[in-house]
Amino acid sequence: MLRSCAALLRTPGAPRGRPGAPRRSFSSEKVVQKDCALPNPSWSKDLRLLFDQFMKKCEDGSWKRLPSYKQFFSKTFQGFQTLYLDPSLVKGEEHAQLFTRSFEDGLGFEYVMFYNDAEKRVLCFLQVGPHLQGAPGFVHGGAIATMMDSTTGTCACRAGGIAMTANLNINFKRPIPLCSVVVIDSQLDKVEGRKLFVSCNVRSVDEKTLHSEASALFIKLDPDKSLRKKR
Ligand SMILES: CCCCCCCCCC(=O)SCCNC(=O)CCNC(=O)[C@H](O)C(C)(C)COP(=O)(O)OP(=O)(O)OC[C@H]1O[C@@H](n2cnc3c(N)ncnc32)[C@H](O)[C@@H]1OP(=O)(O)O
Repeated sequence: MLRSCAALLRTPGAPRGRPGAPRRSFSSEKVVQKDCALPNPSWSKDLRLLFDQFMKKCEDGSWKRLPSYKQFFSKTFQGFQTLYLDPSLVKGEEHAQLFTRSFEDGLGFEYVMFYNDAEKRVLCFLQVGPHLQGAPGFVHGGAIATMMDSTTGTCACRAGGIAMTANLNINFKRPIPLCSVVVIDSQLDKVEGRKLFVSCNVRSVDEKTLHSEASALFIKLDPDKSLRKKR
């Protein structure tokens, strides 16, 4: 059953931690990883339609749906930790969650990404929830930037390997109405050594409105340099 934006706002949230309340111990809990890039009841008809349309395009192998989890347990992230992070400096890892997946269903970012390897392109279908408000009735610019960074970052990492954002330059052209669905289209434009240049735009589902455009520079990480140590 689909829930409207207003219905989502009426839904009581999960219990929130009080200051001073005992923290949950994660060590004894079995963590069940839910793939967040699959439909849930908060998804609107528009998001479902785009999802179904692209799942069909996955059948011939040209597009691939990218699963997405609150926590990183993938080989990629293990590689990231082993090669680039000084383990003695990592703090709060047991509580860490991917920012874009840290909201209750429907209240924040609901999205699915699809990757086309031949085109070095990632499409993100995004439904922006009511807790992402900036100007009244519209999405916060930081929330838009977050999803442009995530989409271009996914494109860079899929196409070029583990990389981090060095520069993200955004033009906000038209505001995005809260609770709407938009399409973020990103593409690897150029590779120069460790530099990956990726561009993207955010459009309405009917493609009539160009909401934002960005160009991003990602730098492939160098295994000989630790990210956490001063150099
Ligand atoms: C599959 C998983 C998908 C996950 C998607 C999530 C996406 C989210 C991505 C992020 O949000 S990452 C978080 C935000 N980014 C950061 O915190 C990165 C902070 N910056 C750094 O750690 C370092 O600056 C960085 C790793 C990006 C680069 O440091 P390095 O020491 O490896 O590179 P170096 O400084 O040697 O520069 C390499 C080249 O890039 C150039 N460069 C670096 N930063 C630049 C910059 N900002 N603008 C222009 N050029 C830049 C630099 O001039 C040089 O050019 P040349 O080779 O031609 O000399």
